Amino acid sequence: MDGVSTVPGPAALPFAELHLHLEGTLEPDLVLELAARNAVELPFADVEDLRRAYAFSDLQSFLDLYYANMAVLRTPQDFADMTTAYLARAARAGVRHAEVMIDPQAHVARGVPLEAVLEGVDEALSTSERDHGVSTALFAAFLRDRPESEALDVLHHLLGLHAPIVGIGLDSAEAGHPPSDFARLYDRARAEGLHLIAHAGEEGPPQYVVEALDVLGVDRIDHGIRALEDDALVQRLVDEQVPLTVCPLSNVALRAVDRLEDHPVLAMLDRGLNVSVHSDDPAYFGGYLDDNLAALTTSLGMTAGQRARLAENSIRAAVLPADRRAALLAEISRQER
Ligand code: HPA
Ligand SMILES: [Zn+2]
Repeated sequence: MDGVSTVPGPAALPFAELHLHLEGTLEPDLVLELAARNAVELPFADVEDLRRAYAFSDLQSFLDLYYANMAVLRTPQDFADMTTAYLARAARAGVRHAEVMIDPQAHVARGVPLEAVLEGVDEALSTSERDHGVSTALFAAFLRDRPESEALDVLHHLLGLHAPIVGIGLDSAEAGHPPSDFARLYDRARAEGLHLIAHAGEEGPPQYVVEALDVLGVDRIDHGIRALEDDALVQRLVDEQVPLTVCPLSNVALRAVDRLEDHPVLAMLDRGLNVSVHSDDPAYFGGYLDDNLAALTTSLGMTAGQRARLAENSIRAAVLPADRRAALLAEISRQER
C-alpha cells in the first residue's frame, strides 16, 4: 500500500461486486512479479509480450491462459497480494461490497495446499473493510469440466478446514457440462447452509439456466445472457426476480456478444430483469467495475437512472447483513433525489 486511503468519499454511488474471480484479477505486471518471486518460468519475455496474450476468441481460449498464469500463485503471501491489489482497485471503482470467487481445485491440482490459498485470501479479505471500505464475502467455485466426485471431495475438505466461505459457485468450460451434473454437490452445500450461485447461459444454452434454478436451486445466476433466447424463461426470471450478474466487457472479450453497442444488459434491465453489472476477470477483459459502467455510458448511453438501478440491484442481490444493506440502499436513494 502507498499509504493513500482508497476509501471513497460519500458522493460515489455504492455498488456490490457479485461476479468476480480472484484469479482473474492477476494483472500482467503482478504475474511477472510473482513469477520472479517464486522462480516460475513463464513463456513470456516481458509484460508487453504477456499483455499481447490477453486476447481471446472464446471462453476456452481465455481459460487456457487463466489457468496457466495461476502457476505463479504459490504461497499465502501471493494470494494475499493478488487479493489486496484487487480490493484497492475495486474501492477506486466504487465497490463497497465484494463477493469474490476462488477456484480451489485449480490450486490443489498444482500441489498448492488449500490451507495456503485460504490463509492468503482471508488475510486480505478480513482487513478489507478497514483498509479499503469494502466489505467482503468469499465463494468457492467448482470446475464443471472436472468430475463432481472431485468437487465433493474438495467441498468436504473446505468444510473440514472451516473455510471462511459463504457459498459455492460453478465455473470453467460451460458447453457440454450442464448444471444437473452437480446436483449432489449443491445438495451438500445447501445442507451446510451455504449460498448457491452458478455460471449458466454464458456460452451454454438457456436450458442450463433452467437447470441451475430447478436442479441446483441457486440464489443467483452468473451471466445468464443466453436466457434471452427463450421468452418463457425470460418471463420466469422477471416474475421470480432472479438476480443475473452480467459482465459486459467479459462478454465482448470472449465474443459472446460482438460489440458493446449490441450488449443486451440495459434492455434486460428495462424489461424488468433483475440484472446487475460486474467485472468477472477484470485483468483479462479490459476493466474493473468502473470501466464496465463507463463502457455502458459511452456505448449504450446508460442514463443516471439506469446506473442507480444497477447499483440498487447489486446491493439487493448481495449477501449482506440487513443493517449494511439498508445503509447502502439509503445512500443510493439519497443520491437519486
Ligand atoms: O468468465 C468465466 N466463465 C467461466 N468460468 C470462468 N472462470 C473464470 N472466469 C470464468
Ligand atoms: Zn465468471
